[in-house]
Amino acid sequence: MITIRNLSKKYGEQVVLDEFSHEFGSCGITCLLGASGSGKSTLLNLLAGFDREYSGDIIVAGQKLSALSAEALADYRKHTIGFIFQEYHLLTGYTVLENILLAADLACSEKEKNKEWALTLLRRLGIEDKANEKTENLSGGQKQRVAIARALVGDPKLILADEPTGALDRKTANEIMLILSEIAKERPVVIITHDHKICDYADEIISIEDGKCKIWKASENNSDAAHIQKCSPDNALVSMPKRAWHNFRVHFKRFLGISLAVTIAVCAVLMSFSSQNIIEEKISSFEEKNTAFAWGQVPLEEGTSSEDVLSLLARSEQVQQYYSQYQVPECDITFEQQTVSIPTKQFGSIAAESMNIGTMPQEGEIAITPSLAKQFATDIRTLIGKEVTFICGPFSKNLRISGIYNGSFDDYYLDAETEQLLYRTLQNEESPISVAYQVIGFHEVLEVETQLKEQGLTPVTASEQVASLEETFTQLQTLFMIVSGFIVVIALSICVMLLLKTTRMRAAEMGLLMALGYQRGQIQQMLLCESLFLSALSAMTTVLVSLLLTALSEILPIHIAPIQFVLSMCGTVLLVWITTAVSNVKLLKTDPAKVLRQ
Ligand SMILES: Nc1ncnc2c1ncn2[C@@H]1O[C@H](COP(=O)(O)OP(=O)(O)OP(=O)(O)O)[C@@H](O)[C@H]1O
Repeated sequence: MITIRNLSKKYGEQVVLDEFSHEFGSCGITCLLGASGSGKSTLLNLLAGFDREYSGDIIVAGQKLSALSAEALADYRKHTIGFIFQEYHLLTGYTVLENILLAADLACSEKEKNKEWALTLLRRLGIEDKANEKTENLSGGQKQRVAIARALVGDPKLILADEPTGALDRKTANEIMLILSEIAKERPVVIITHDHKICDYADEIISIEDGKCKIWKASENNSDAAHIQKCSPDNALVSMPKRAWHNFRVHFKRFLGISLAVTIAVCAVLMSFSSQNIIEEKISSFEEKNTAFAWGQVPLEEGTSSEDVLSLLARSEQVQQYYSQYQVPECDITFEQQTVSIPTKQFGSIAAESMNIGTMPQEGEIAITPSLAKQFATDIRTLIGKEVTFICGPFSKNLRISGIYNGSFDDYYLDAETEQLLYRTLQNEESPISVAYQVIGFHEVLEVETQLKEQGLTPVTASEQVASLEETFTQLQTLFMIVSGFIVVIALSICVMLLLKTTRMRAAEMGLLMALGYQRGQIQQMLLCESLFLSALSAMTTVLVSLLLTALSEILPIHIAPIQFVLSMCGTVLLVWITTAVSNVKLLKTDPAKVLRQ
């Protein structure tokens, strides 16, 4: 059944097994004894085909292990070997029957027959009533019985058991050994143990010391016992997507936790973009309402010609309009039946004025001072939007009151177009007294002011207010970015922690699947399907949270553009794929021998 010829195994310079040769019987219990670190697990791993770096030959059931490909080795574990571990390695969240069928369905495609056979084994092991119980609810002895049933269900030719009674009390250990003795009547059972009492059940004992193996009890039972084939092995197609779906349901809480963490991270980025949107919207609405901030005025002092200033402004790309300003003769403003005369005046810089109510005048509008407004109405607020008639010599126009600005005497401001039309109508022959200009956006005010100052001019602008406003906006944006970044870091850390924990927890599960004979390709397919389900769940949670945020946009400073919505979905899926890919690659590299010993 098992032939070992001149087997030597080294780790670096350390010789763990030295020229070991032995012929195992076709049935009976073989105990591997030896001090800790003597090489018992190494020998078991070599028999299981986990470790292929050795010299010599291992031939099990006619198969030379060193000649088998990775796929053939998985098949070898599936059909030839049954594993029993000290720590049972049952999947939590799964029932007893599901744990057993995990191995059975891989070996044989007849589902009903597999179930019947699993129940027969459970009956034989005295725990049939626990078939639908979750494994975490079982006692140690019951768990080990389930592990034995799982090892037997594929009807393996050889059972390898790593300290199967190590975690059990004496009475339960004896019960398990009686079961293993029963099993050993049909096939060889190789058991690692530290417990000499267990050796009472052994047909032979191999003790390992300093790399040398000694046989203490020769196997007397080498005859081929009747080998009952419970299930005809075939290349059963286990549905890995189905298994992934099952796993997904079992680990749903953990997956949901990861999804929520990813969603929070993505939504934090979304909120940061959205806050950027809001701030930009606020800035442009501020610009729309406070058009005066985009204006400047250059008083023409002696020696400064308006042509020079105009040509200077014409060369600046930041300036969108400019014109010369002249003295304005006395004019009349009429509201309903009330007319007020305003003496000769010259327009100052509109940027230097501050609004009391409403806004500075846009096309076809006029802004007036409170003292002028009070002559038209007791409640000056009611005047906003009302029409007045403005008459100045031959110039006459109906204008809407856009706002009331803070001025101490009767005065007014016209919009730039009306003001220029007034100068053209009056056909002023005097020289201009100032030049007014408007920059494209109020951020440009400072730059144009600097350009003019460099030419020795003294423009009047609202540059100080603009600078302090810009600083406030920048600080607000930075604050939003920092808070969002902070949330992203925390959410991503939670996500990575959960994934690392899941990866660590699932390493034993992957090792078990490999030990049961699942191919790496099958496990990879299962993990990919799980990532797919996790992505779908994360995308769903992101949609839900985004919709919730949109619904809360009335009370929260959030405005999510459709493109940002789509990007957040894609971001979620991408993030899940990246993180799970890292975790999956790690899981696929699992060394079954190592994790199952932990
Ligand atoms: N992957 C490895 N790399 C290097 N050395 C290893 C490796 N695995 C095992 N060893 C070494 O080989 C020797 C035998 O280890 P093995 O695990 O087979 O001992 P053991 O008899 O099963 O011990 P225990 O009863 O404590 O489990 C030990 O000295 C161990 O440190």
